[in-house]
Order: sequence, then structure tokens, then C-alpha cells
Amino acid sequence: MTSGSPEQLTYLSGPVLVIGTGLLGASAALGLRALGLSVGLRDASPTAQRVAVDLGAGVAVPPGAAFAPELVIVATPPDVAAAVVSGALREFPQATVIDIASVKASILRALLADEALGETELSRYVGAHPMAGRERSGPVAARGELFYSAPWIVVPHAGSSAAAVRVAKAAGADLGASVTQMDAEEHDRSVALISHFPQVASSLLASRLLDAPGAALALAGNGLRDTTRIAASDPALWIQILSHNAPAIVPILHGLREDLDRLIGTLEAPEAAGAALDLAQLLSEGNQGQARIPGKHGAPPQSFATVGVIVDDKPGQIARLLSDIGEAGINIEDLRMEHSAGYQVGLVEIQVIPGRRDELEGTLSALNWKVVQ
Ligand SMILES: NC(=O)c1ccc[n+]([C@@H]2O[C@H](COP(=O)([O-])OP(=O)(O)OC[C@H]3O[C@@H](n4cnc5c(N)ncnc54)[C@H](O)[C@@H]3O)[C@@H](O)[C@H]2O)c1
Ligand SMILES: O=C(O)C(=O)C[C@]1(C(=O)O)C=C[C@@H](O)C=C1
Repeated sequence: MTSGSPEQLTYLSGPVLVIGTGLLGASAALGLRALGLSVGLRDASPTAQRVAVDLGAGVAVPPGAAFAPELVIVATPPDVAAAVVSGALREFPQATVIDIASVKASILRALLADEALGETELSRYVGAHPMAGRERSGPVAARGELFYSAPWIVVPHAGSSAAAVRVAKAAGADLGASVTQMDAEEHDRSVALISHFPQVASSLLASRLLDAPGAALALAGNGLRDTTRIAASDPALWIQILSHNAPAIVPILHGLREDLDRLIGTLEAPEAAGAALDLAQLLSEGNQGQARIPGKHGAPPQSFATVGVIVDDKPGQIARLLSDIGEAGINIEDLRMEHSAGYQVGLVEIQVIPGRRDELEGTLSALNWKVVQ
């Protein structure tokens, strides 16, 4: 639960039916199976469904099969989510039905306008959105641990029953997520800024590379990789997300355009009086914005110290390094590895709390690791 909330979460007892067994659906199914819950799977694509079954995410449940879920998780693309939720509310009269699409207000509007649904059915619907994903699609990319420690936003509507909200929260808690709650409008405004706008910015940035000479791209380091990872996301899904949430995204893009115009003006005359100050302001505003992003488990942002270690690109090296750090009793907060094209070594960057950096450097140097200052 969001920090500070005294609410005690209940847990699911199952069975759970997952409709849409792509990246998100198969990940949820795998996570719930790992807890021993009975999970049914259904997908419009027979292949996606078969792969999810083969992965051990659950058993196929075709329409009309005898299956009485406690919870139905709709993990289809946003365009069809409302229709699939509507069908599930009618097919499973005892179940809570949640959808985990990345937009919430448009789906809720479609359900409220659905003449096939009465108040009783709608009381069993609750929106949800796990803030966890990948730039890949399909069940092959699924991971049962995907939701661990990520926000799981529960989005009830005015008519959602307390029991359905409890089940929607329990699903997040069971998957190891950090459960929080907001209404659909606030949800859509929030994710426009922290998820949808970053996707657009990353795609726009990467699209500048289309005509880049191969020799320039060969020089790419982590700056470019970090800022373009999500540009590899599935266009078919993101067309839907961006169109559904356009009203919340457009004002942010207007703000970006103002900043870009100001930056272009400044860089067109970089020696002009005030230009350096203007750049300093822009970059320091970026520093301040970045520093506001919370750290692990929603904790306040924390700066870790980085220790770089050069390792030979041979089997067992990383395992030996991690075991040496473990034996020194030092907790690794984060870790990343960089390979240099053409070299048989890699650089492992280990993040630790700043107070332990000197100790870690000393320990690793004494054990003959090549520590980079
Ligand atoms: N990818 C992410 O990072 C991410 C993160 C959080 C939430 N989401 C949301 O989760 C949902 C699924 O995204 P994904 O990345 O898993 O996509 P995906 O393409 O990997 O999976 C979607 C699955 O839904 C199936 N499907 C489509 N129409 C269907 C229908 N009418 N009935 C049954 N199955 C149907 C597809 O065949 C596919 O297997 C989307 O609504 C997305 O907005 C995605
Ligand atoms: O990490 C990623 O690859 C994601 O794009 C995940 C991400 C995000 O954090 O913006 C993307 C869309 C979803 O609705 C939720 C999560």
C-alpha cells in the first residue's frame, strides 16, 4: 500500500482468469501461478495463448468452459479493453473484473455508456494500471517478477463495490507491487507526464538517428542507449495509448515546444549576453526534475556511489566479483555492465551507499580486482 496507509490488504484465493496473454497478461499469470493460484488463460491469438500455456502461466479457458474466477484480469490493448471487460462482467457474474491498460478514463467512459451493463455488473469493475513493463511485447518476453516493487494503481469508479476494490488491490499486493489508488482523470494526467510523454520524447529522439552515418552511430554510448530504450516499444500499442490520452499529453508537448524554442534561440547566439545563464538555468532545471524521481520502492531519491571494476569477458567472473562483494558484507544497490566493442573486457559499475564506497574499493583492490577510480 502507499506509504503511510494503515490499510491491511487481503490476498487472492483464485481462480484467476487472464484475458490477453501478451507481455503483461502472461507476466501477471506467471506471478500468480508462482504463488500456487489456479490461473486460466484466454487470448484472441491462439499462438499467444499456446505460448503462455507452454510457459506454465496457466491452462487455456475457452469461452463457455466451466471456470468460475474470483478475478478476471483483462490485459488486452486499450482499444478493445472496454469490450472485453464488458463481456467478462456478463460471462462471470461472480467475478471482479479489472483491466490493466495504460489509460483509464476512455475505458471507463465506454463501460459507463455500455447499455449491456447495469449497475450491479459495473460495481464489479475496477480499473488498474501496473507501472511496470518492457519495450517488448508478447508472452515470450513475460516475467513473473515484472511487477515486483512497481506501483500498481487501482482506479475505482463511483460505482465500484468495496469488495471489488479489495480484490483489485489484492492482485497488486500478491504480485509484489506497491498498491496505490486514484481516480481515472488524475491517473491519466499523471501518466501523461511520467510515461506517455517520455515515450514520445524517446521516439522523437531516436527518429533523429534515421539518417545518421553508421560511423557516428558506432560511437554511441550509454547516453543514447539510456534515452532511447523505450523507442523500441510496439507502435501498435502506443498509437492506442497516445490517442486515448491525447488531451492530457498535448499541454505537455506545448510546454516542450516553448522550451525548445527558447533553447534554439539561445544556441543560435551562444555568445550573446545572458546565453550562458539561460543554458545553466535550463540544465539545472533538468537536474532538479531528475532529482525528484523517487528511488527504489518509492523511497525518496538517493544518490549512490559508483565503483567501477574492469572484468575479463570470461565465464564466472561476474559471479566471483559478486561473491567477493557479498563476503565483504556490502549491499549492492544497483549494478550495470558495459561492454566495449572489440575488447575482451567489460566494465561493471556497482552502486553502493556512499558511506561504503571507500571500503568496497579497498576490499576489491586487495583481492586484485581492477578498480577504476
Ligand atoms: N507493455 C507495457 O510496458 C505495459 C505496461 C503496463 C500496462 N500495459 C497495458 O497492458 C495491456 C497489454 O499490453 P502488452 O504489452 O501485454 O501487449 P501485448 O501485445 O504483449 O499483449 C496483448 C495481448 O492481447 C491479445 N488480444 C488482443 N485483442 C484481444 C481480444 N479482443 N481478446 C483477447 N485477447 C486479445 C493479443 O493477441 C495479445 O496477445 C495494454 O492495454 C497496455 O496498455 C502495457
Ligand atoms: O519500462 C518500460 O519499458 C515501460 O515502458 C513501462 C511503462 C512506463 O514506465 O512508462 C510503459 C507503459 C505502461 O503503461 C507502464 C509502464
